[in-house]
Amino acid sequence: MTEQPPAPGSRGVTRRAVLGGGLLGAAAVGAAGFAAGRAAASAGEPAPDTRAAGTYPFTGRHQAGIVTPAQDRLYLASFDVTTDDREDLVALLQRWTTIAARLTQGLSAGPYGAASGPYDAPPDDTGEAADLPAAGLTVTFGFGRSLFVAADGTDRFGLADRLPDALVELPHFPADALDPARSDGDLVVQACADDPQVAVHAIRNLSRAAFGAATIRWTQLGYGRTSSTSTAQTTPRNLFGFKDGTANLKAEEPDELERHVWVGEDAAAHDSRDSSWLVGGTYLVARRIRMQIETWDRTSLREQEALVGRTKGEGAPLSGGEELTEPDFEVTGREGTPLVALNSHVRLAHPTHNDGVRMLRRGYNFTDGNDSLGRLDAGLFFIAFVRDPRTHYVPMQTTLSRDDGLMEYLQHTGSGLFAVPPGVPDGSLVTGSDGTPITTSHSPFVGQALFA
Ligand SMILES: C=CC1=C(C)c2cc3[nH]c(cc4nc(cc5[nH]c(cc1n2)c(C)c5CCC(=O)O)C(CCC(=O)O)=C4C)c(C)c3C=C
Ligand SMILES: [Fe+2]
Repeated sequence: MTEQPPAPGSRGVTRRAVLGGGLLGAAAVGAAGFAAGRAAASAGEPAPDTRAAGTYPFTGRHQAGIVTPAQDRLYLASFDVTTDDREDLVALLQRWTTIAARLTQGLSAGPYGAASGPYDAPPDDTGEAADLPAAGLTVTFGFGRSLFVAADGTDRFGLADRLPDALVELPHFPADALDPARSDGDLVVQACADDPQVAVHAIRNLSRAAFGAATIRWTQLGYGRTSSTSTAQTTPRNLFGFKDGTANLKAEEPDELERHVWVGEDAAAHDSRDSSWLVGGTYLVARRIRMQIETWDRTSLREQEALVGRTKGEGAPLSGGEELTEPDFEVTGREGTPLVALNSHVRLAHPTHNDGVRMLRRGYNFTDGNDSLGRLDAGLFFIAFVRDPRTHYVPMQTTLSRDDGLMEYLQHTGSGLFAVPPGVPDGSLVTGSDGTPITTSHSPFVGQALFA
């Protein structure tokens, strides 16, 4: 399906003013200098905290929302593709790409906006973000294994010979209690913003644009980031009350990102099928981890710190020093036992105990009501971006699930693994008469190389 751009002279009113015929609109939120500078940059580049500025570029070598400084809010949706027509799938990705490009720049989902289109048609934007700034919105797309091959082996869209080796079915880890209704999916859309209404508006409008082609399988709302992805950010806290994200990979470490996050030519060259379409992309691992916070809250401070391996106040390793001091796993206490305990989370997750592996964590706290015993259904929606889940996630999760003392308080209730294609190239978006992105039959889209 192809949307028509508004006719010349029609009321192409957008969520906010369109400036200079480009992909802007950011200046309208009151940070013109910063936004103008950022507009020339690409998605996926290190950037200062967005809070004041409002927009991140949508296009670039990598998709935004990965090394972008983690915003405060998340709304993530997994979709099942309902069409079996490859052209419908491509058209969906074209619509999604255009809408994401628009929304991330503070524009309405469609060229008319919520209140200015033809009176006898539904508005092309749902309207609840009409007066809100872009709030640092990023939209990141990924493809699940089931998009390539169905459970019965069917090649659904002629993509089976493009399935990357690393897009595996994750194994069952000890103590997994996964709910199929909160797991997997053909497509994933991660919307992050500093305003929850902006993130929800993005998913709602993308879901609306998927009508007839894909339906939502599960979603997760997250508040309160549990990681820093830039050295410019302070370290936040998770629902156990501990600083989380201290030793995370950061945007300011480009060499480490190449080593641990971005899929390189070398990976594609060694694959058994043609996965060159994923070069410059990554993998998104999602785990919904429920935390038994009522039990945790009755646990002594000594025990809490021992299980994490860091102090609760400053987040310093128990071997000594300050938050950013590297843990020393050899130091022992009076009884001759290591100060950073053998079953502590930090020891078991540290690169020295995982073949040097690091990951870019980008998780969020969640609270989804309560169970029948009055306990909060709360926890950490773990998201990590890695270059190969077989080396960078599965071994670490296997160790943690088996040996991590924290596991006594954790239950994994949802799971997903998605291949995240590279970004849409700068300057490739098709724009209408008002200079804003529109969908045509030749619009570029996220993951286009997969269908080439
Ligand atoms: C498989 C990977 C990981 C899962 C799942 C995971 C869950 C999880 N983590 C915390 C709390 C903390 N994690 C911390 C560090 C840390 N965690 C992982 C990996 C997983 N965590 C890594 C790779 C690291 C860094 C290790 C290092 O290099 O030192 C910390 C310490 C502070 C920090 O560095 O971020 C905390 C605290 C919870 C509560 C949780 C599940 C709910
Ligand atoms: Fe952790």
